Amino acid sequence: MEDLELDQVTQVINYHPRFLDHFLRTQNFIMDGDGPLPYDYRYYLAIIAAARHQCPYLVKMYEKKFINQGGKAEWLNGLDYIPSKLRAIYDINKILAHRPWLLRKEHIEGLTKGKNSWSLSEVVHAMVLLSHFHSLSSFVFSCGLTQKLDGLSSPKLKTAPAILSAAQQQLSTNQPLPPLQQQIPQQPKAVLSEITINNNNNVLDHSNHQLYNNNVPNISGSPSMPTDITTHGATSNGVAKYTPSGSPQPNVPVEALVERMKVLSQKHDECSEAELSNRFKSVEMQTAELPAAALEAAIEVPPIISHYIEDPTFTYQDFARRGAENIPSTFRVQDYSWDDHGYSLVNGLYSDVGTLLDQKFRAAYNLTYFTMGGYRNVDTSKFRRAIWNYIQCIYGIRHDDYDYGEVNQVNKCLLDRPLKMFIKTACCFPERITTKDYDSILVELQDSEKVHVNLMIMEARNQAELLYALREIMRYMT
Ligand SMILES: CC(C)C[C@H](N)C(=O)O
Repeated sequence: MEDLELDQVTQVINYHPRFLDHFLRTQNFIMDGDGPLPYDYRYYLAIIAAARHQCPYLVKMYEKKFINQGGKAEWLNGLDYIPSKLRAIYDINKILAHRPWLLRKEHIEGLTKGKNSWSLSEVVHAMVLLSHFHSLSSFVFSCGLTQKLDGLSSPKLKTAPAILSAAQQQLSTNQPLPPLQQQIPQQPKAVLSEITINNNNNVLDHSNHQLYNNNVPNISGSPSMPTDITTHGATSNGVAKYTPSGSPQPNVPVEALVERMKVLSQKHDECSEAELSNRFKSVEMQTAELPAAALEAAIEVPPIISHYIEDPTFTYQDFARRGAENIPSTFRVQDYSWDDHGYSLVNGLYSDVGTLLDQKFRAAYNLTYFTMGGYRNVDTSKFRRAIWNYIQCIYGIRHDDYDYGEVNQVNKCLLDRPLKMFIKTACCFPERITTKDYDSILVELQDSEKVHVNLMIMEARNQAELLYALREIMRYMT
């Protein structure tokens, strides 16, 4: 059963088999391969990481795995029932998930000193796991994947999200399976019928809603996620408490995007270092104003995972507020980058993982089919780079050689507002993603292309967290 559930995520990622290969290699290694942490710790870290983002889908999946590999059932009663050593890393889980810029070398020092202390290799293993599952929670929500859980979803919602059924169809028909994929068991239809659209902990009556076109794979490019439910934002009395997609915003047509990418790759805007820095700041500032952040309505934590969460009100904070608290807000990649620093530090402390992560990040960053909606032979690198850098900008990370004008400037920008809102919500408040949000972005693109965007969100976010984590480890070591 558990493997089949994992398969739901796997099958959606399998829209992009080249990436899936790297994803599974990494995930299998950090969960089951050689490494400093004991297995029960690894699985428990997956649970508390997913719980930080209120992702019952992953929490339940990893509870089962935790038990299957011999974990003590008592730990599943919550944070008060785990060994003090494991408990001691909770603060790092919380900070990494929501405000990684607050991490200090003192946090690491605190863990590695005294009774029940952690070795540095164990800390690195834990950080790799935590960031993996924070990011995977973003992916699960952004693709609308979840499972039917008692008290969490309407029993009437019993069909698979269209992107999953489309992915399945692709798997079972024309898609030649890569070697790794052949090892994955096919999922019986009965299990698929258990999957529901994620709808947080609100039970709504959807009987009047046409939810989604379950059996037809979407290959025409029209959006196929449910269009007329607002489950995430609605309370049980139907009052919306969170509507990130509030006023309708125009999408930039793909035709215009393709044209903009062409123009951008032909001419280079010569501009000063100060101007580049200003452009970064203005993207950050504008991001802070997007509604995903403005609403800090108390989100009710689903009771079935609340025992894994401490301090639920600690959430993402925008650049504007970070500035007010006098926190040095920009992380400059020229000072600490994955390629030059992070990669070798991880490899040194937890062998082989740096290489696996590196290949996974590259696979996500470079993945392309040279298509965009109905267009073929398009160089999409400008668009993909804009997405990647925008995600990291949300976490205050600046790529010094990048012109953030490509993200923001009027009539030139590659990311329109609905897409920026979606990205920000998926990264920072994934549990609030609505199907409306999914539908409002990139309406001319195929589902596989939207999943591609979601993969980039997952990986760019994963890397952002690791950059902060590893920089502090480096500071602690020197
Ligand atoms: C995210 C997508 C627009 C990516 C595009 N389909 C490509 O092949 O590069």
